[in-house]
Amino acid sequence: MKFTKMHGCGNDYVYVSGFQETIEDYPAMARKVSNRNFGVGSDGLVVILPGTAGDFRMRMFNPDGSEAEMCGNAIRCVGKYVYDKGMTREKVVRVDTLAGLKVLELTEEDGTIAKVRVDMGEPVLDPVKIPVASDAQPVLAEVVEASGRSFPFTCVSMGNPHAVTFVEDTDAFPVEEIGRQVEVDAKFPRKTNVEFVQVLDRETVKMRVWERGTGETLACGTGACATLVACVLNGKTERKATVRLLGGDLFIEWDEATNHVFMTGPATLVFEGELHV
Ligand SMILES: N[C@@H](CCC[C@H](N)C(=O)O)C(=O)O
Repeated sequence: MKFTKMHGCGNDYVYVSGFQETIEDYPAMARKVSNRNFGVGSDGLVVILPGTAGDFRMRMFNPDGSEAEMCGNAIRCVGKYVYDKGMTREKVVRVDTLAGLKVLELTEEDGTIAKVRVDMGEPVLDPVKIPVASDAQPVLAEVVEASGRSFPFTCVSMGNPHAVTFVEDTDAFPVEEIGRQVEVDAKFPRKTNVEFVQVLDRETVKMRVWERGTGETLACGTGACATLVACVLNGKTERKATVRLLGGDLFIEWDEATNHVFMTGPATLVFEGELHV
């Protein structure tokens, strides 16, 4: 099976063209390719397929085999993939996802796509739709207990669920210990991604993420969007801010007029390969 390894801010996936390859069992393939000892090694599997409403369709699977509705870092790489491989000549590309149609604007540098801006759509703040068991709307401080401590979470869906909490120092925070427990807390019926955020100033935050179905990753695009929305809802930043992740920076805007969130960041090719399946 031919594949391409790409990353967005260090959030790395194995990309497979569904135009050329047939995968019979997506969850099993995701578990296989993601394994960093026995597979290619990645934060999951992304399959690029023909679109229905859009030009293309993206399906994304976590290393545990679960399918996510949306992946911000992957969708930027899908834009790079389809343009650099000549599957489109357009610099505006529409991609179907389980979280709806997303529109990508591609920026070329030295003959390849280096940067992508994505219209991520409207954040979902209704607790039933996120989903999270809470009576509040928006959910600004839903308390979850982990390791004997109480953490107030602001909950946002960007198509997939996110729970954001503010901490003093992300570098020192026990992300794995707390994230692992919050991900599977009974308040989150479809589990949740968990973001730990340190506000540096009104236009810059640091964030570390524990991803549903994956563990800690170097970056999460939907998580960066949920973080900015949580920051604005809690009066901590402006509507445009840089989110500093372990693997790089994403620029996020929450447009007041349209209520849409926009994410701008890099898309990077690592290598191409062939996997014996
Ligand atoms: N890293 C991604 C999100 C991937 C899916 C997530 N683990 C989930 O299950 O919702 C991103 O960049 O958005």
